[in-house]
Amino acid sequence: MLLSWTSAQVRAAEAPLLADGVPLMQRASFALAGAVARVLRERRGRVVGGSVVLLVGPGNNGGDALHAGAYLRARGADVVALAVAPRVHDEGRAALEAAGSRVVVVDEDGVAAAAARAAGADVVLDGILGIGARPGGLTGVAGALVARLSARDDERGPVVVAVDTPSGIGVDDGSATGTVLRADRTVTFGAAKPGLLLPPAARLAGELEVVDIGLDLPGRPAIARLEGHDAAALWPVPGPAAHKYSRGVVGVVAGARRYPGAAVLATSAAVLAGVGMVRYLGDVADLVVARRPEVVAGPGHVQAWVFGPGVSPEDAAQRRRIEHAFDGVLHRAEPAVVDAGALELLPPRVPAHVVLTPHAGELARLLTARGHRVDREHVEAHPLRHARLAHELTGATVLVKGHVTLVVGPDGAAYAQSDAPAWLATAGAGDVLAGLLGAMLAGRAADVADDPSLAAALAAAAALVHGRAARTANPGGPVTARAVALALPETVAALLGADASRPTVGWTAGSTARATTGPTATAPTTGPTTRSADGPGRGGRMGR
Ligand SMILES: NC(=O)C1=CN([C@@H]2O[C@H](COP(=O)(O)OP(=O)(O)OC[C@H]3O[C@@H](n4cnc5c(N)ncnc54)[C@H](O)[C@@H]3O)[C@@H](O)[C@H]2O)[C@@H](O)CC1
Ligand SMILES: Nc1ncnc2c1ncn2[C@@H]1O[C@H](COP(=O)(O)OP(=O)(O)O)[C@@H](O)[C@H]1O
Ligand SMILES: [K+]
Repeated sequence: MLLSWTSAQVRAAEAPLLADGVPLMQRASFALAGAVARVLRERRGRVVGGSVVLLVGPGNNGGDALHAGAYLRARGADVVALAVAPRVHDEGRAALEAAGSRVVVVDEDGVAAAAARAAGADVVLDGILGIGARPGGLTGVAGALVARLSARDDERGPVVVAVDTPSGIGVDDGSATGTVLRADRTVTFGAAKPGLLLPPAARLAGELEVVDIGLDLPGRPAIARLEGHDAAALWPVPGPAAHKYSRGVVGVVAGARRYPGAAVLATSAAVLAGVGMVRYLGDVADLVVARRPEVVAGPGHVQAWVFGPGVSPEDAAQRRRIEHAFDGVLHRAEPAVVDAGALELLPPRVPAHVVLTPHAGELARLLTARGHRVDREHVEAHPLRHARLAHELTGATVLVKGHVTLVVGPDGAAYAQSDAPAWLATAGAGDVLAGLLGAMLAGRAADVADDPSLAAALAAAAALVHGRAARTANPGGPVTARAVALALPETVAALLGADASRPTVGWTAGSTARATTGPTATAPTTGPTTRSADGPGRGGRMGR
């Protein structure tokens, strides 16, 4: 699991080490130089002669960039620092100059030339602002320079490596207003920061690399991202004594004569995700059973529900079925997915074993109906804030769909999953997610009844599997919702095969795991201790 901590938590963890004279900046900048050296080797075969432009702001973030520049200069790279503030980190500047490179202060008249210089480099290191940034984007010379650079040619332009965070994002809230330089890669220190995982800023961070600088981060992480082994540990795997009822029965109230496809997709996804039985309630049972003969039409005992795909709240029969089924949800602790048309039928307060699955527009409608007037654009700009508000107002676990899918549960738990290709943004994909999550909740209904906060972890795992299924269905190309559902068995098998033996997870306090060999107080010689966000053990872990 990739965990993130707020800038205040990171600063608090740094403070005692800095007081003891631990050279955190040297650790950070040495690892950063290693990351840039790898980019240079990938791009041009070697570090020697590679051109690196440092964009340097007024604080320690600029200090990191300058020190990294000094290491790179010592390894033969051609390094120049463009200072976008009148003063930069003194020791960093001295280190860079001692290594034989220059710091050029950019003023308003020099912006065009500086941007041209940066655009011609192999690598641009964005060290303008880090965790000290006030949200709202870059202004002044930095803003003007970055605005020009942002028009870069992705194919031939420089690789942009962000130092700790892309400069100017909302480090703690993931906001991305104003001018921000989109990075191809972000090398972040101590732990990931929430803004690197949260939409909309997450898409400006590129590939994420977390560098262990030895911080001990106690307390609750701010935002988590599940990885494959986490989802595998959450998956309801049947034991040898399993039978169809013990594996879970999911009841699906979906579809209408006008929208029959949603019922087919939601039930198909539930069947293909591997639940014990799927019951369908609605007006298009003939079609559902014709497409999925495994589905049982009509009422009966269930462990979990899916309400809403293809349901219009004006449809009196479906409305009655959902209202009736909510009885079991509220009084027998049956978990439920509440999607699409059923969102308007949600009772005033529900327990956290109810998972709402709106997209941004549906979330805006739900909040507006409960007295908080917002529009879709506003929700998209601040999805975490609005997901939290929906959780507070309803009591439900809230999953907000999008490029990054957010899940908010009780006790501040929040997950940000970024597993899906943009090809998944296609009609019916949400119906598949609802059916898939319903199957998972049915398979683990007893555990969810014991600990409703598990619903949030299961919802995040469903988003992960959904995104991976889209990639499995057609790697790198368009997918249909039906193809995503059909790819579920293979996706789950791959997940369990590759990852089932890894440790289990949940939402509790955690601390960063240490790399075994960190850079030392003396000049590091053995290489940086970095962990990629795609590699094992990064960032920290949680126990359940
Ligand atoms: N404390 C330490 O020794 C360590 C710090 N580290 C680095 O230090 C960074 C944090 O350094 P700082 O606390 O100096 O903060 P930053 O370097 O992020 O920036 C702070 C400076 O930028 C100005 N500023 C903030 N928002 C602005 C805006 N929107 N427009 C223009 N100017 C703005 C502030 O007034 C302040 O002068 C981390 O992100 C990390 O890169 C790492 O080297 C690890 C160790
Ligand atoms: N840009 C994107 N990148 C990746 N996934 C996306 C993107 N936009 C939407 N999605 C995913 O596509 C699905 C769309 O669901 P939804 O909007 O409910 O569609 P429908 O109601 O037609 O089924 C969601 O799972 C969402 O997370
Ligand atoms: K930065």
